[in-house]
Amino acid sequence: MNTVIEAKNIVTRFGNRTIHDGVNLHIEKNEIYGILGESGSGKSVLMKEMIMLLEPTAGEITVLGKNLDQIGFKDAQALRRDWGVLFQFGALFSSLSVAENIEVQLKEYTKISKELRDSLVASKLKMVGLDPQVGSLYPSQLSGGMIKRAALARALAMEPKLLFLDEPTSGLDPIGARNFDKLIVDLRDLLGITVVMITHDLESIFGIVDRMAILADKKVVAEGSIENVLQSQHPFVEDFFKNEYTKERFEKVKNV
Ligand SMILES: Nc1ncnc2c1ncn2[C@@H]1O[C@H](COP(=O)(O)OP(=O)(O)OP(=O)(O)O)[C@@H](O)[C@H]1O
Repeated sequence: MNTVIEAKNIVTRFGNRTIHDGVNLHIEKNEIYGILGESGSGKSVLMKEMIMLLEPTAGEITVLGKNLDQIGFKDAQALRRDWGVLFQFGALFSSLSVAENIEVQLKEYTKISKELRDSLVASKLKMVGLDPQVGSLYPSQLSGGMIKRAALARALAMEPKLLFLDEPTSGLDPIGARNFDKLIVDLRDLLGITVVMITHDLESIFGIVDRMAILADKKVVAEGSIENVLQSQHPFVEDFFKNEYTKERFEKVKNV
């Protein structure tokens, strides 16, 4: 076992509202880890805490062996280069071409030549299944699926060890969503990265997620493989996995 992220007793408060009250989870190297929970359960806040965009009120998060609570400036900068993030809706810079979007971090963090940057951009585009010509287009000229892929190429620019995805398949048509799932698995296998993704997509959950955490009641109420999580009698698990649309699938997994 090789833990790459561990959250211990995370408490998050905004004013007098408590979002997390003792969240615990651990994420292993090379797995695709899902964060599930109903709207407002604090999935995005937790992910933002893992990437140092927010600080928990209490508790400890360790990422790649660094305790974020005690991390110094230099280590924090180094760690930021170790992860790529795909925000919901892609969040590309609209005034930059796709190639310029992918280059942003390369320019910020490295001194590599324009020539090498161009070849890195081309290889990232290829990696996510986009033609090289897409590099010269602007985000407004792309379809929803292409925006996700371009944003993924940007997240991969610094060759991260960790990839954070916030609802990667939302807004995609069913075929586009499954193709995107396949891409995530292929990249994980090819690059040996660990993927943390917030998702509501049952196909992704049953199809590509190795382990997951269910956030409810301000805590992780179930963690593990789909088989483990389905053992839980928590109302969220019951509603989410054992409703009329998912029951058949649930029964199949249960009977394996
Ligand atoms: N910076 C902030 N300041 C104050 N409240 C916040 C802040 N960020 C998030 N919240 C609140 O924390 C709660 C959890 O938000 P979060 O975005 O993590 O939910 P979520 O589980 O990701 O939901 P969804 O599935 O709808 O995206 C919400 O009630 C939100 O309003």
